[in-house]
Amino acid sequence: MADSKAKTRVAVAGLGAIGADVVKALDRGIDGLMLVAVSASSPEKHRGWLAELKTAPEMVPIEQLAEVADIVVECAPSKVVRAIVAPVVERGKTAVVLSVGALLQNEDLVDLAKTHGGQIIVPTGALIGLDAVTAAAVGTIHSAKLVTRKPVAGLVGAPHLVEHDIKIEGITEPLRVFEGSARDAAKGFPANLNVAVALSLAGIGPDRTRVEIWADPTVTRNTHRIEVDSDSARFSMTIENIPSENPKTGRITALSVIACLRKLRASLRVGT
Ligand SMILES: NC(=O)C1=CN([C@@H]2O[C@H](COP(=O)(O)OP(=O)(O)OC[C@H]3O[C@@H](n4cnc5c(N)ncnc54)[C@H](O)[C@@H]3O)[C@@H](O)[C@H]2O)C=CC1
Ligand SMILES: O=C([O-])CC(=O)C(=O)O
Repeated sequence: MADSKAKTRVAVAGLGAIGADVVKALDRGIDGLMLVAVSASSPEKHRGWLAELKTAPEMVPIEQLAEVADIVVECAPSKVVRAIVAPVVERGKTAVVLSVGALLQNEDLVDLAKTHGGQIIVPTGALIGLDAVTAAAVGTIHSAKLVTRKPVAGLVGAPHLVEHDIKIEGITEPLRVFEGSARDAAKGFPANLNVAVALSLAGIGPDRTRVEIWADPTVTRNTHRIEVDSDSARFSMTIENIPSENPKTGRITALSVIACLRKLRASLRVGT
């Protein structure tokens, strides 16, 4: 009992590809943390597997997560980010945000966190190299670019494609479907380009960070390449993500969140 009192209480909002894996990892055990609550849009769908956990978390609506937890991990669609994060940071607590693109439409959440002593954490997620980008940003970054290639299934239905009547079903060669700023990429591809916004927030912002998106029938993995030039280093890195059960989301994303949670109370932290 004394031990559980010392633990930081964690809640998870959204039990899809990322949230379910994070819940299971928390239940297996992460030093210093305990899972206390979850939110789902269809709670009845999840009752079976939640009941099999070592300690079944409470099921509460998203607005109430901040009341019962110290850290809330958002793994939900971008449209509900504000409803999840605002009550958390208003209480001076910590929100881990996966739907990073939504932070651009809700920039005041960061001010809210500042005013109330809360914190918003953006894990590296499906991307690579944000440690190097944040370090380079302490100096001067001259340019930052992301080139994303996804299998067709990972892009179909994106608002930019619908709006511009860009057909990608049945293509046989790679097709560049977008070139522009990270801000516009996030608007046009809200479920695909969180990584572009994460890169921009780590580096030179959503208007100066350039993005290319390719629908590529020759790849089976969600592939992100970053290219950064700065006054301390020039680097480029590529990550090839195996899609999870959600073809838009790479498997490594949930693992990145779990690694991020492990670091919160770890005796040894490696990486920026
Ligand atoms: N930062 C990053 O690197 C990445 C971010 N993402 C983003 O993370 C978020 C989650 O991704 P996935 O787990 O793949 O999505 P998903 O679609 O598999 O899961 C989202 C879950 O949220 C639930 N949900 C919807 N409304 C809700 C509500 N009001 N209350 C509680 N639950 C609700 C849905 O029923 C669903 O189970 C998405 O916004 C996605 O774009 C995805 C991949 C990488
Ligand atoms: O590659 C992935 O796994 C998902 C992705 O691009 C994103 O959400 O930004």
